Amino acid sequence: MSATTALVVGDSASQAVRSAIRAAKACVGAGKIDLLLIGKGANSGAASASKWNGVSTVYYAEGETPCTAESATPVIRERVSAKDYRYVIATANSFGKNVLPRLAGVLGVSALSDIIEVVESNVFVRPIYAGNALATVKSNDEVKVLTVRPTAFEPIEDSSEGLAEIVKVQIPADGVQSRWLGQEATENTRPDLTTADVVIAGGRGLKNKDNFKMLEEMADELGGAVGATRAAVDSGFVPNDMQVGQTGKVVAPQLYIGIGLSGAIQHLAGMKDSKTIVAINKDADAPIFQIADYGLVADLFEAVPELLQKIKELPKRAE
Ligand SMILES: Cc1cc2nc3c(=O)[nH]c(=O)nc-3n(C[C@H](O)[C@H](O)[C@H](O)COP(=O)(O)OP(=O)(O)OC[C@H]3O[C@@H](n4cnc5c(N)ncnc54)[C@H](O)[C@@H]3O)c2cc1C
Repeated sequence: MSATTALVVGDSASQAVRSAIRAAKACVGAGKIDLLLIGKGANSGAASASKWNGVSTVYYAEGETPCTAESATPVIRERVSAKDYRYVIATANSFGKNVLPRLAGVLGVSALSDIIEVVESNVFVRPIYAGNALATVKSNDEVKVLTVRPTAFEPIEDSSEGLAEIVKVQIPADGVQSRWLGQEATENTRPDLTTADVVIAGGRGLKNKDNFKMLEEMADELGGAVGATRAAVDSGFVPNDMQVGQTGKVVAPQLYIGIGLSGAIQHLAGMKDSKTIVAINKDADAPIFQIADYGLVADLFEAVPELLQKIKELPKRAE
């Protein structure tokens, strides 16, 4: 059997993929870690990722469009056959959740999703029941196919010891029956919600789309991202890529401020690991106060403008 090696896969050189490299390190110890980036922009992503600590080789498969699960799977499978990796790891984001179950099916192994801890080389922890319980799972598969929660692993830093080798690989043109037609991505100049240090989240209590502007302003003052509850999304206040929770994104920022949201269990599943939780709600019995480090029982339409004013008066943080 070859030395323990891991292939981390992704569609961009993002912070979340840096976290997947950290998870790979926990799996392979001193073993080798390679990275494979697939789809549009993979080439430039590979140049950035070649500076990352602990990455031996960066493979990239440049495409004219972002990849689909169908086009990405043969590229990863070919690498796994060529290099005999013991682990294939991706972030539990839309790329990883889309591609890795298909890869696991093709390799005939189980996909282990949403890993938050590597206990041993074949033992992992993952949340179940919307984060209300943690399952410790053991995998006896030859190749372990894992998606990892980026908030659970510190992003890997840049290396001071030179660049990883960069190697181009091809996306097979044959046998792929689906193709990428287009996407309507939301324009966003704020940090990525899943890796932001500060998240300002709003709920149904905001009452309409316009009132979310207060939260956007606060996020911009603090260099953060804006999130929302499903009720706020379903009411049409914000797009659904801002949803935090069991069926939305998982966040664990240094500071989470929840405004006009009750703290339903499905919302908590996506933010309860935040380091400091602040809640503003006019109902003193709202469940969010049970997990908040700081709670303010107040009408948000009075409290938020006042808080925003105070934040603006703070000395600006150095970049
Ligand atoms: C299968 C399933 C999956 C789900 N997934 C998710 C998910 O991923 N994410 C998610 O968020 N939800 C999810 N939900 C929905 C979840 O159960 C709740 O319905 C939702 O989180 C409630 O959103 P909310 O807190 O904004 O609304 P509400 O529960 O209606 O709370 C609004 C809060 O605003 C406060 N408020 C109102 N006016 C003011 C004011 N002027 N000042 C201050 N406070 C005010 C109220 O006191 C209240 O506490 C899911 C549900 C199901 C069944």
